[in-house]
Amino acid sequence: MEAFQLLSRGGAQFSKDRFQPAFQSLKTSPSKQSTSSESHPDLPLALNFFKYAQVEQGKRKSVEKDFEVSSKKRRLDAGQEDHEEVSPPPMHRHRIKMKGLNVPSQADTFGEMKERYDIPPQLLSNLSKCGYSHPTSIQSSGMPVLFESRDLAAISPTGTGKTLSYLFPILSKLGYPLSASQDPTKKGVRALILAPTRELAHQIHNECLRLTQGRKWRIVLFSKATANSLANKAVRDKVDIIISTPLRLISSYQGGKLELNSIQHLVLDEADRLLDREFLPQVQEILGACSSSGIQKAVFSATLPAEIEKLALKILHNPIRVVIGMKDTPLPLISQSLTYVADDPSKLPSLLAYLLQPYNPPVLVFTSSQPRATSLAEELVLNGISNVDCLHAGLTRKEREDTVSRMRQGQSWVLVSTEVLARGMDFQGVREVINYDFPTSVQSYIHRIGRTGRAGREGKAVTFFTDEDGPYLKTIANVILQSGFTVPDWILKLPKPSKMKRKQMGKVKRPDVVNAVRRVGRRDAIKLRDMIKGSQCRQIRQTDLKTFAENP
Ligand SMILES: Nc1ncnc2c1ncn2[C@@H]1O[C@H](COP(=O)(O)OP(=O)(O)OP(=O)(O)O)[C@@H](O)[C@H]1O
Repeated sequence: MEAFQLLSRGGAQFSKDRFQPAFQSLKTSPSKQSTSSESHPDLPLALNFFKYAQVEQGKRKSVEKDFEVSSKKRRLDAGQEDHEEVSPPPMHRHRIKMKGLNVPSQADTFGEMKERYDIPPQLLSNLSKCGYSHPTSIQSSGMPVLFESRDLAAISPTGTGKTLSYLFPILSKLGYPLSASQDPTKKGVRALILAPTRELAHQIHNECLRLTQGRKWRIVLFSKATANSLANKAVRDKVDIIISTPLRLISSYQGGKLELNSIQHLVLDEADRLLDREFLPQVQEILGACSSSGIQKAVFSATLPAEIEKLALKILHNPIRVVIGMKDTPLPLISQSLTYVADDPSKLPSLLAYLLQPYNPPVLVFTSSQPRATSLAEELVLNGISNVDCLHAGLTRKEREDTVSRMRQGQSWVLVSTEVLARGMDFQGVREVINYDFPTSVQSYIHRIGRTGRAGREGKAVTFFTDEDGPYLKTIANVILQSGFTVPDWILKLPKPSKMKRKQMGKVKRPDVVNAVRRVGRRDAIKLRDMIKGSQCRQIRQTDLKTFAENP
C-alpha cells in the first residue's frame, strides 16, 4: 500500500519488453478488439461529468468534445462557477410486473403523483431542481405503493433510480421536519434507511440532502461521531431520518443510546445483501426494535434470489411485489463480454494491454480480495497507468471517503476495488467495468457490472476468466445471453455447474499479489517517487526559463 500511496498520482513506465510474449499474444484478443472500436484517441485531462463534481475550469474543453451525446452542455467562462448538470439521456421504460392485493395504479408522471397525493411544494421544487422530470419505471410503479402506505418489495435493475423511489414518498409522507413542529409530543426518529456499506449510506444521505434543501430537516448519516452526539436524548429526539449500516446502528441501540420505536418508515436498500447470513442477525434485531404499529417497510434490490425473497416477504405486511424488466438480468445498455486469460499471472499483462489502448475512463476494476486490490493498484501505477486509485474495506474511513470523492470529481481514471463498491454506488460517469477476478455469484456479477450503464447511459463490462473459472463460466454466460448478447457456442455447451459447485464460484484460492515476480520495497518506492518529482521539477524549471527568455 505504501508504494501505491506514494506513487498513485504519478506513475512509472510499463515495460513492454518484460511482458513482450504475453503482450504479443494479446494483440488479437477480443478485449483489444472491443476496446478499439469504442476508442477515444485523447484521454480527457479531467472528467467533470459526475454529479457533485467540482473540476478545474481550464481543463474542461477537451472533456466537452468527448461527451457531445449529452443534450445539455456545460458552458463555462474562466472563473465562472458551474451549476449546470449534464443531463442523462431519457430513461428507458421497462416491463413492469406488479403483484399483491389491491395494487395501487401506476403514475406515469410526477404531475400525476402531485394530483393524487399531498406532496409538499418544496419537495416538488427540489425534485425538479435535481433534474428529475420523468419518473423511471420503478418510480412510476413503486412510488404510488409507498404513497398509499403499503409495504413494498421492489426488484429493479441497477441504475434505474431505486433510491428516489423510496426517498421521495417517505419525505412527502413525513411532510415537514420535526424542527418545524409546534407539537412537543412529536419526537424521535421517524424514518430509517439501512444500507450494507458506509459508502452507499453516504451516497443515500447526499441524495436525501439534495431533496430536502431549503428546510431544516435533520438527516443523520450514522457514524461513530454522529452516534456520540445522538447519545444525548434531547439531540436524537429532533432527528427526522437516520441512514446507516446495520452494524453501526445496532451497537448504539444495544448500548441504550438509540430508540427505534418511533420509526414509521423502514427501508432495506440492497435487501438481499442485508438479509444474507452476514447481516441477518443484526437486521433481525433492528426489525424487532422498530416496534411502532403501522410502520411501513420496503425492501429494494436489483437482485433478490428466491429464498431471500421468501424471507423478505415474511417481514413485510400485505406487500406489493414489483419487478422491473427481467428478474436477475442486467439491462441491455451494458454490453457484456468474457475474455479468456489462461491463468492468474496472465491477468496483469492482459489488463495493462487493455489500459494501454485508448479506453473510456473512468474504469472500475474488481478484484476478489483487499490484498489483491492493493497489489493490482500498485502494479498499475508502477507500469505507468495514470490516476489509479484503490478502495477496499481495509482502508481507513478517511482514505475511503477521499477515494470516493476523487472518483466523483473525475480525478480517478482507474479505480481498483473489491465487492465493497459493487453495490449501489452511483458514479454516473463509469464507462467500463472490468472483472479482473471472476465474480462469486450471479448477484455479484449483476451488481458489479451495474456500476456502469446507469440512468439510461451505455456501459461496457469485461469479465476475465481463467482455466480455473471454467466450471462456473456457463452461469455467467447465461446471464449475458439473457441480456441479449452473444456468447461463444462452446461455453453454452459446457455442463451446468451443480448447486454445490455454484456455491464455490469465484472462491478460487488466489495469491495476495497479482505479480509474484515484483516485490516493491518502501525504499524502491521512495526512490521512484523522488525520480518522478525531480523530473517534474526540472521540466517546470525549463518551461519557466523558456518563458522568461521569451518575455524577459
Ligand atoms: N427520474 C429520474 N430521472 C433521471 N435520472 C434519475 C431519475 N431517478 C434517478 N435518477 C438517477 O439515476 C441514477 C441511478 O439511481 P440510483 O442510484 O437510485 O439507482 P439504483 O436503481 O438504486 O441502482 P443500484 O441497484 O445500483 O443501487 C442516479 O444518478 C440518479 O440521480
